[in-house]
Amino acid sequence: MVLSPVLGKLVSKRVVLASASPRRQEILTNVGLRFEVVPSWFKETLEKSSFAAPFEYAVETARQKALEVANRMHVKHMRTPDVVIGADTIVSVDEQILEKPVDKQDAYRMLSRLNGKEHSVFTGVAIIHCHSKDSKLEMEITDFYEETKVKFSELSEELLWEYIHSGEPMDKAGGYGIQALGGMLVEYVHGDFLNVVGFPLNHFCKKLAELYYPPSKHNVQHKKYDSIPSVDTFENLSDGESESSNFTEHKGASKLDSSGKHSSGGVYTSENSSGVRTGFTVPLENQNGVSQRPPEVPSKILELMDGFRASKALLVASKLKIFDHLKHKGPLKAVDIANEIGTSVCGTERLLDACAALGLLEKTPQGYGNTDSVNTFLTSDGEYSLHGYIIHSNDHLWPLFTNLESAIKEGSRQNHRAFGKKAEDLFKDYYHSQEGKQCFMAAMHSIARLTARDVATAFDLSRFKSACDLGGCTGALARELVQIYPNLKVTVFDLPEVIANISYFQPSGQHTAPVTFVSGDFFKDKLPEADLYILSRILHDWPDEKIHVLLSKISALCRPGSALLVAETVLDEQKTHPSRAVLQSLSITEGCAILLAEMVLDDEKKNRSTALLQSLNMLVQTEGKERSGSEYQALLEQHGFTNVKIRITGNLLDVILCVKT
Ligand SMILES: O=c1[nH]cc([C@@H]2O[C@H](COP(=O)(O)OP(=O)(O)OP(=O)(O)O)[C@@H](O)[C@H]2O)c(=O)[nH]1
Repeated sequence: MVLSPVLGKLVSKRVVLASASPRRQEILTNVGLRFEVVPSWFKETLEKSSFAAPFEYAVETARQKALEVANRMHVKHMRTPDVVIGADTIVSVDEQILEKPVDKQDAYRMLSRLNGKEHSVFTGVAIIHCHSKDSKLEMEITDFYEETKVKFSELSEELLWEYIHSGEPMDKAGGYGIQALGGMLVEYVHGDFLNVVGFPLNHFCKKLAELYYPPSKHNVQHKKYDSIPSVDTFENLSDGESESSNFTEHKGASKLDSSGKHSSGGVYTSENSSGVRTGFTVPLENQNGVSQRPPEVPSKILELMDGFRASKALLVASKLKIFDHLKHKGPLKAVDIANEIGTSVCGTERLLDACAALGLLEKTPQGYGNTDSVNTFLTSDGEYSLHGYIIHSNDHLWPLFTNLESAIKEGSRQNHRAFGKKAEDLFKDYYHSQEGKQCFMAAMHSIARLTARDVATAFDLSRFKSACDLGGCTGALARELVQIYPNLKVTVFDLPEVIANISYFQPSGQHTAPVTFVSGDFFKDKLPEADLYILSRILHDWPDEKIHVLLSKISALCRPGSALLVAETVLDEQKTHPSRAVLQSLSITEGCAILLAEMVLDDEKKNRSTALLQSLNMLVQTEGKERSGSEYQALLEQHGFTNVKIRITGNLLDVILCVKT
């Protein structure tokens, strides 16, 4: 293939497309380029009036998009890419720059401006070559732009509004997509069509050719500043040109440090579509000679700032059962999914693209498909599906968390604000409707399925003959216990409204040793007798006063040698993270035998924030909280439980075993 030597230069490189635009991804995928997509977080807010020409704005925005990604990947992931590609498409008409419309009125304003006239579409592109030297990021940046002229026919108001209502204009520069319905608005196109769609592929390939095969002196036939080889030059390229086949610094590339500053100062050049260099100055210093470049925002902060968007995208995609549809029918195009689930095409496409950018979906020319972990954890029928918990998060926790500020100010749960009703107790709230009950049970079931094995095996429980799982809900932990300890008889004790609904969660087909279900309220009713009591994710729901009621009831039933197993997320003493040192000193001073799972630092940090965010979660919805090892120990010892052992599992739940003496 004529172009393959050029793109072939990128084969062995880690190429990153710093763009969320599905069109750019498709254009580059279609020519066989392999790349990762890391959408840029750069906000397109450069002051337009500070640029002498529209293309300068597009080029600078493309540069900033690519620089942001290169820096973020280097700093955050220590995964320095080899090449980062950024692009920005704008429409220019009557000396105005049009970007993507913010709403339908804005789309109308844009399309009315374009109506019956010729306008220019500019796409600025930045190609950054990155190198990590002594863990510092060094970059060489090449940029260019392409201009295409497009003329719209005279269009009626009715047609414009019909087009706007199709939803197509919303994520497109100038408010139209020439590749789809918008093509019907267009009378002519002069120049590169793909440039209008979002990526000037032809100019990009020429630029790569120039970078990887710089013309030797004897075959330069172009005018002084035009170093772009003509297309037929590609045909003469071969990988045999080893001397010049790697990227070499050339006059079109400027060296940058990791902040994106040019080592040569603030002047850089850019090439227009005919290869003529134009220069302009980026003001780098204010009058006092102090750098005006703002400090770089750490990527962690940006990630947290926008984290709720990613969560909500995941929750909504699950709620709409997008992952289920893709599991059974994928890969599917956005329009097919939208038809299946009855949503807008434009909104669905954006959600799917966001999910692809978040690594949840794979996007190929055939459409969108689930990744393996989505099939395992996010589809509703998977054995270890988190779907139940995700729906609970979307329908209950999200509205509660939006009232976090009030919860912090008032120190109490926010059901009344989130759902407009007086807070009763936690479970009465969840169980007031059949739907609420099933949703909450599904949520608890999904967490129990994922943690049951680690909870059941944290300690050797084979000496016990009977166990009672108080608040054991669907029996997921109970079933794991009877499988691991065949001599153990397990009773699940839970509210009558829970027990009435367990059949939906019983495994079908496979034979498991029986689990007994008994209904009752563990605060009020008589508890079944057992030599091992289990409280999994129960104590964190309640304040100390209520815990004392429950523990004294259990304690009164226990004979010497009976035991209590508690499964919770255990915080360290400073409530920062499960720390080895703290837990080990506890083991000496308090007689706890503590065995710690080996956790890599990253996991430890993740567990730490998960546990502490879970504590906030308890604040917004319950009267309870997450507690530290010594807090649990103190509660348990007050009721005659001793020999408190804590196991940090590395899973969502840690396990505490204590014995009644
Ligand atoms: O005819 C068409 N014209 C333009 C487009 C699409 O419009 C957008 C332009 O927006 P931008 O360059 O800012 O890119 P984004 O989509 O926001 O992605 P980034 O992450 O790169 O900022 C672009 O998607 C074009 O493809 C079109 O589809 N048809």
